[in-house]
Amino acid sequence: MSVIYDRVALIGLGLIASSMFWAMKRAGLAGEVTGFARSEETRDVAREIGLCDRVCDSAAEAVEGADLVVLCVPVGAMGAVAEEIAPALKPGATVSDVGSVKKAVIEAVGPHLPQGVHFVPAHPMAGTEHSGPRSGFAELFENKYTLIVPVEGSDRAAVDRLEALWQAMGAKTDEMDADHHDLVCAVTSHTPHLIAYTMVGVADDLRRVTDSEVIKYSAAGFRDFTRIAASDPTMWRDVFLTNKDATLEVLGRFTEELFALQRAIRTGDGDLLHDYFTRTRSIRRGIIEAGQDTDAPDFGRVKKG
Ligand SMILES: NC(=O)C1=CN([C@@H]2O[C@H](COP(=O)(O)OP(=O)(O)OC[C@H]3O[C@@H](n4cnc5c(N)ncnc54)[C@H](O)[C@@H]3O)[C@@H](O)[C@H]2O)C=CC1
Ligand SMILES: O=C(O)C(=O)Cc1ccc(O)cc1
Repeated sequence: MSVIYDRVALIGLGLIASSMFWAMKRAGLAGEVTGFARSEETRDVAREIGLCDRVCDSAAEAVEGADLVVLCVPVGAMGAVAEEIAPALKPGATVSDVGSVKKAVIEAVGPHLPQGVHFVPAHPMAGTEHSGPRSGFAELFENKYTLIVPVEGSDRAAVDRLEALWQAMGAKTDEMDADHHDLVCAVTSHTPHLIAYTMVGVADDLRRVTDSEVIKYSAAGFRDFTRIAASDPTMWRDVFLTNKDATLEVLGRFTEELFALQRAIRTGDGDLLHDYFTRTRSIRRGIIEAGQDTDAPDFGRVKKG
């Protein structure tokens, strides 16, 4: 593949930035990639493992001359980083981010960017519970969606170029507005993470009663919860603090349904439970039939046509 941006700067060198670096390098999508992380330890690790062509000692130095700057820091740090790099940005450059929340990031970053710099927020719907510069891998984005969230007045050519980069890294792309993005993610990602954190916390409390049985006999469902609940605490604190409204809306509905199920269990309403589980099972089957579960084994897929 050919170079899409001559110079790319990655600010924050964790899971997402390192995966982007390896994906861009593998496919030859960027000329030089510079990087900066706040902690000296992270910068040292990056230099040691060859993460970025040049690791800089300041964010301003990293973005100097860059055609694309991608903010890969926790959502709560985006505004301060944007303020720091703003004077060093090249006119005509594109600034993007990979934050899990979009409305708050747009509000925090947008006002700092000078005229003539294009802002194109984005969010790869791909990740793991691991973090830090050693955790990335080139395949992370393959067949996963990256949501592009153009802001008012976004330059069409700048949006198309960023989408081309994500597609060349293996991602599928879709565009949507920030409010819609934040609600979709509250349903599909943020609230499920909160539920996993809660369930693991409950199990941890119970462990004091049952010694190690909770972990010893844990089945796949609970193990998945423990994986998700091992995700980076700073990142997820910021997600809930910044996607407050959408998360509270979804949580409100969740607790209503939970109470209805709790009541059905207490009153022995098996029909309600059976109907509910039948409906939710059909949702899972719908996802697999539509071919949208890339992790599902092929034998579970229904052939179309
Ligand atoms: N982890 C995941 O599964 C996904 C994360 N995201 C989003 O991507 C962004 C980055 O997440 P990860 O790569 O997972 O995080 P990470 O924890 O692996 O890396 C974050 C990096 O940012 C650096 N950093 C923190 N504050 C900074 C600051 N003020 N200035 C400069 N560097 C700073 C840290 O030192 C670290 O190198 C977050 O906004 C997150 O919401 C998006 C999709 C998936
Ligand atoms: O590891 C998982 O299960 C995830 O859900 C990964 C993930 C985490 C945060 C995002 O904003 C997008 C994807």
